[in-house]
Amino acid sequence: MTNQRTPITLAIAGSEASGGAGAQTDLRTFTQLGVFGCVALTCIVSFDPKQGFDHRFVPIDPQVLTDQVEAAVGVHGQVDAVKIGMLGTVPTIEATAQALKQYRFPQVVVDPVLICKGQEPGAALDIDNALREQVLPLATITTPNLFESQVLSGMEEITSVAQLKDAAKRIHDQGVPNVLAKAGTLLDTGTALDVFYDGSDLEVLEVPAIGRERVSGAGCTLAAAITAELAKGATPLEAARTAKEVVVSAITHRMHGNAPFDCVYQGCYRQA
Ligand SMILES: Nc1ncnc2c1ncn2[C@@H]1O[C@H](COP(=O)(O)OP(=O)(O)O)[C@@H](O)[C@H]1O
Ligand SMILES: Cc1ncc(COP(=O)(O)O)c(C=O)c1O
Repeated sequence: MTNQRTPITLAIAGSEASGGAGAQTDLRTFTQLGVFGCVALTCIVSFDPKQGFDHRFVPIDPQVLTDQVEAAVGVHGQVDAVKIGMLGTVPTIEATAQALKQYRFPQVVVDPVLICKGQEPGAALDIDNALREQVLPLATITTPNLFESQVLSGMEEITSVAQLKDAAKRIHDQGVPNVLAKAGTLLDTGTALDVFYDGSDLEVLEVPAIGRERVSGAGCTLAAAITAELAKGATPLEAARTAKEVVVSAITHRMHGNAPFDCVYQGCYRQA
């Protein structure tokens, strides 16, 4: 028994009731990596089995979000790392940015979940802009997927590793110290490939792909694992490497249900 303090992580994220993505996934990942997880909910997503498992989306009142962050910080005194997941509305983005400025958390991981299927398309551009202007500048690291990398870098297309590297650099140049731009399997390399860039190191992180189907919650797991590792003192690149291992395990042990997509399960991951 040591009396070393257990690191504390906070997910500012949405609930996805089936447990495959969002805050539920974040908490499981935190536990698996030995940190104590808290959640401030931003929204509630309920897949609709009557409508092809479409997303039903309900935002949480921004003041309630602010109160939850206050509660987590108030109880623990110190939060070592924060993960920002789905925010979903401009007022939620504003409340999140305000909380980040107020508490100045030592590590902030931003998974820029730009769109949610249940939202009006018109809202998407406002959300992109608000996230880019208000939350991204406060990030230690951001983890955009291929689509999000395209939007945030302003590139017309990303169809090669060279372009993904370029996107990571462009996002970094907007003031984000560390970028992990994820292609996953989408560049047809036969691997799950992401690019890490911190202003000097430009590394391709690549593992053999497990299947070809998209698995729900992979992005949440990756960002939550990075958050946990940063809270434990890893560098961003070390955290990203470990997070890829966690995702591989979570996809390998994925859950099959009635939805047309599987979802990740982190419970079998054992850290070396
Ligand atoms: N089939 C796969 N096998 C192994 N890793 C994968 C696979 N698909 C995606 N990944 C990894 O999962 C993480 C999340 O990627 P991605 O699915 O692109 O994110 P998002 O959920 O944000 O769209 C990345 O590290 C990516 O490389
Ligand atoms: C609440 C919530 N957060 C985040 C996501 C994104 O999940 P993924 O890790 O699959 O990108 C989803 C997707 O359904 C969600 O419902």
